Amino acid sequence: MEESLPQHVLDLHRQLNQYSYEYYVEDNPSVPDSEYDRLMNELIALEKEHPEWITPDSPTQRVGGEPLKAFRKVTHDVPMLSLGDVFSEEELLDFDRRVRQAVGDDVAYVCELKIDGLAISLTYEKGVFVLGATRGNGTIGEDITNNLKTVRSLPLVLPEPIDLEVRGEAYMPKRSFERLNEERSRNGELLFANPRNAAAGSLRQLDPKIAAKRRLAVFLYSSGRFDRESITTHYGLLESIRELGLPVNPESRRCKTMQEVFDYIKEYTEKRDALPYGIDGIVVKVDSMAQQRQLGNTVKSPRWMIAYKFPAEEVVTTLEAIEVSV
Ligand SMILES: CC(C)(C)c1nc(N2CCN(c3ncccn3)CC2)c2cc(C(N)=O)c(N)nc2n1
Repeated sequence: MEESLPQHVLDLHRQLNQYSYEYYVEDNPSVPDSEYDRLMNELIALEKEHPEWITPDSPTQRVGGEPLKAFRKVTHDVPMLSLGDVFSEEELLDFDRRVRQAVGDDVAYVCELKIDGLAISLTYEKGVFVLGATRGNGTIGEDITNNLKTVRSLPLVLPEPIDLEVRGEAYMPKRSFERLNEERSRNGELLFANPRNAAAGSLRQLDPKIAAKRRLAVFLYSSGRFDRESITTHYGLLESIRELGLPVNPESRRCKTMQEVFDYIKEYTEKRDALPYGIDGIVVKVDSMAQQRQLGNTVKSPRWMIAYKFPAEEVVTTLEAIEVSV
């Protein structure tokens, strides 16, 4: 993308991306917002004079777009399935027994944290981010591309010009949630009850400039269309997605036995409150893709995965903010 840009424009890209990383990922900006805005306005002006200098990965392409009137509907060509939930170790052992009856005893699992956010789908064409959509009912979702472009941890351009559709969870880190509610409280607005509602309200914003301020984040955990025959396990898929510079949760772990699964659940039940994002359980997936195919899916969810839900925390029900786009 950068071969034909003047050095000054390249410098602006690098400087803005550096400040953006400090602000959104490290939460520790080295310059005030006014300096960031000054450089951004300089780049916008240069691109206006020289449209041929606008590249898909230019920092100006993140918070583009005027507010939408409504979201376009999107059909998922590979339906986004739902999860079977269980609440006890006994039910997890039943799941393990069913899996072993179907595929035999040589089975390994991958445990993932169950991020408490909203399921989304991302499509890259020739390495360029072209479509971001909500899960919706699994078949029809909403086009929220402009809002997902504001998620700094999502690359606008991949290091390889490949076609790819990946799926994951959009969420609001706890720190962003606290900041947002402090601001809303100062403005006398209704508070969000939890980070999941705040993320849902933010993704539903028709104005990407508002979504950009909400500091949303994403973890990816699966793929729709991703023809890499070299990938034969779920864990290998996660590594391939991570190698493309896409955000994948670092806590996922391959487990050879159910005892290792129980240990993982115990470990993250204890670590849960210290995590910088909300989780509401643990997802257990059969690692081998061949075995996943053997097990197949029921009408609504795969037979090769299960979601263990943590016991519901005692919460005081507060008046929940349901943010609608104006
Ligand atoms: C792609 C598969 C089916 C394997 C899958 N599906 C998931 N979900 C489906 C149902 N979803 C859903 N959402 C709303 C209504 C009904 N189902 C919400 C995501 C997963 C969610 C998480 C997570 N939360 O961290 C995860 N680590 N792995 C997932 N894996």
